Amino acid sequence: MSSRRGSKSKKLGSSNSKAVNSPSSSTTSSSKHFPETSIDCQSSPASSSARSKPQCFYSENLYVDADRSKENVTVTVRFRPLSPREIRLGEEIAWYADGETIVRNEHNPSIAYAYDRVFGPTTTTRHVYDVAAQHVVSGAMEGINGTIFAYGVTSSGKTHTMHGDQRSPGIIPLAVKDAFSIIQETPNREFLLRVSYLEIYNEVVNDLLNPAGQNLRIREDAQVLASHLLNLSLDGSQGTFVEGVKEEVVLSPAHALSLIAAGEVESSSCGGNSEGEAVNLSQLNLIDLAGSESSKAETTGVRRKEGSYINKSLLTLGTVISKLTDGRATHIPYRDSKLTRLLQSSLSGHGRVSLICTVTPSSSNTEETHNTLKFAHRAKHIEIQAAQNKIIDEKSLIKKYQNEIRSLKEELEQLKRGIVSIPQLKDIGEDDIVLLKQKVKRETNHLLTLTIPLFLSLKLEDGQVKLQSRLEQEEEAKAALLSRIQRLTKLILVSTKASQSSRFPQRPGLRRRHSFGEEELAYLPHRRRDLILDEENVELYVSLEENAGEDTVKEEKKTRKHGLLNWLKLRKRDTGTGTLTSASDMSSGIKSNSTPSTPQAGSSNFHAESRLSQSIVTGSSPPMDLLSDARHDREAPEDNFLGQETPLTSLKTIDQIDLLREQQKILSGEVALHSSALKRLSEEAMRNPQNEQQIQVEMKKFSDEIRGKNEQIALLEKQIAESILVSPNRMEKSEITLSVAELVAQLNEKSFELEVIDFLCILFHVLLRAIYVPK
Ligand SMILES: Nc1ncnc2c1ncn2[C@@H]1O[C@H](COP(=O)(O)OP(=O)(O)OP(=O)(O)O)[C@@H](O)[C@H]1O
Repeated sequence: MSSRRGSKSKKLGSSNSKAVNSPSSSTTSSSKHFPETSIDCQSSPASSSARSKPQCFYSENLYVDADRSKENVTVTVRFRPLSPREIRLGEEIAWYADGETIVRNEHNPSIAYAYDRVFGPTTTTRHVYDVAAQHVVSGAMEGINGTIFAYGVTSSGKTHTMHGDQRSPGIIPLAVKDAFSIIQETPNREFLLRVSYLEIYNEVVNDLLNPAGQNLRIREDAQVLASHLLNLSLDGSQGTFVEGVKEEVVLSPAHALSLIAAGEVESSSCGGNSEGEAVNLSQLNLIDLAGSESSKAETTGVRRKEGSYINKSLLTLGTVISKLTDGRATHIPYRDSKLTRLLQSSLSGHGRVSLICTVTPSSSNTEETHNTLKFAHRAKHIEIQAAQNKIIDEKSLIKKYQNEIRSLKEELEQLKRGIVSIPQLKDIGEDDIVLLKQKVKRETNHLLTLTIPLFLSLKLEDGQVKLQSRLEQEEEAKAALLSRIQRLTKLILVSTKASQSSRFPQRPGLRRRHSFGEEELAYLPHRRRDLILDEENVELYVSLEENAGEDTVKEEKKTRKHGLLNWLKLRKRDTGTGTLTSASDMSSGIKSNSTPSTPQAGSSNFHAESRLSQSIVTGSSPPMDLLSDARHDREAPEDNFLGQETPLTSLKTIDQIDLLREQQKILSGEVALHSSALKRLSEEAMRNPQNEQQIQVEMKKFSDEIRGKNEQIALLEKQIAESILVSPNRMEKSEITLSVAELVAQLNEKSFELEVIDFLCILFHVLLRAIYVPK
């Protein structure tokens, strides 16, 4: 936000906060103050210009540009309709939306407040999301912290707004869905989505994804601490964080939703020239606050303590907000509550905030609604400059990898230079050399020059023994790194558009919206899966299948090299040492141009794997035949060119175990989601006994689903146990029969390593985080 605009807002803020800040301000006192602020809104339901750009003029002739205020704090008010019960009880409308920016009191029309936007009782959550949340979510995906929270008294519609239900999804599911859409629509970046889910209960932070994570500490980033001490403003920090909180990597909207999510983005530039560049990191906090009403009715015991803690969080939030509004405040008490401490970096100038205040029009809640409106009105004047967080140290995972990759590249260069002049071939059997040559033929030229010396380096004479052992150690270390990289790359999400761009120019126009369950496959790291689902892409898939080996395939491969792990995995297949079946290459919709070692098996495995993966993403139970297909594939003897197992075989088994575990995690997350829905339904049944029958039907549906998913989990556990039983034997065997096979495996690792280097230069991360304040 520019300073010019900031000062305008500040003036407006001081004028209005005078009206609402009075602790004793009531309907009457506000009414008395109202002429001072003298709102004269240009918008009305009939005003189309106001609809496109809500704006208000005050007596000071200050101009409020609601569009621009989106850069920092957006304050909106959402009315819910009168409930059937309230209508039955004959309650009347006490507050109403007067146009798109004003809330007015029915009994005293001079009492009115202006906001960025006011949503009437018939507004859909989708529309609320578009106006009040979408820009925060898209900001988070670009590296700008975001916080969206619903504030209001009990039964005003916070949960309806944030969580929603199947008919009307709330902000949280819409945000998660949008985050994945943005990934899909951003072909030049890669993302890693992680979710954490916390509750703050009685000022204690608990990890809802990890039962062992109780009473977690909130820690402060060292940089922030230093900046506080030195009274500096610091854009490059993430502020506070919860120590030891569990963060789950998520692969699809369904998966993310099963964990209830929010986000933090780490991103880096695409391409190989990202050395020295900063990495962006941001969080998206999606918060369902406890009811804002006073707990004064609870005067005894645990409830009173609970109420006082809830009040502490909300009161501190109010204080923090009003202090921020008052630009002269020198001390802002973020540390007074866990909630404000956690939100500190978002509130204090590094991010976008959307405060959605939910209110009931009902006359029985006049006073409570008025308090909410005043709270919202104060919040409007926070001046926050949205700024991208630049992480310029080693903290970022991406940065770390970039550095590792750089040093790996250097090492490889050294190896190349040092060993190329001393090849000793005498220890290598002729057969081995023939096989090696066959193998090497399949590699590209630059791989040839690097991999042959490496292979030969293991056969050096005595004089080089020292060097050899050093190289071996390095190889081991690199193999460990590679295995880590392989695991990580399975979790990277990319838009599937990157590799299509050459063939299918991107259509102009608005970003596509996804309905739930639609196209979720495309978001998995099994990134070519869209080729199977999308009609256009089916053509691509078919043509690639049919014209394998043609120039177009080469072109496709060339394109994919820059950023698509799948390409790397395909190259792996090309080597002929057996298929490295990982979560990532399961996705491969494009076959390599080399014939699979057993074409028929290759093809059936491919389809089985795709279906298996699909079942993971959609959350449906993996059909038994697929699991057994995959297992069969695992157990089938590899038809590698040496006719025996290599360490890659073990890797493959490990990857499949990983995949089964991922699947098990997803299902567990869904069980958790359904359980929480069940809990909410039972609470609703208690609140609305008249709807009990209908709610019971829904509850039964959830219970059945939970039972079904638990059965699937048990099945997966069995599969995992079986796979684990298989793997050690294989490892043992492969250890005994290493010799040439090991060398070839190392050759492959080295080729793969080079490819990984290309890939990791364009790594991107996103992390979602949710904070839950219990009712
Ligand atoms: N905008 C709306 N349109 C239709 N119904 C709504 C709307 N907002 C809320 N409701 C309904 O009002 C009731 C109370 O809403 P909700 O449970 O979301 O309130 P809450 O503020 O979360 O309450 P609590 O703090 O007790 O959890 C629910 O039955 C909900 O479906």
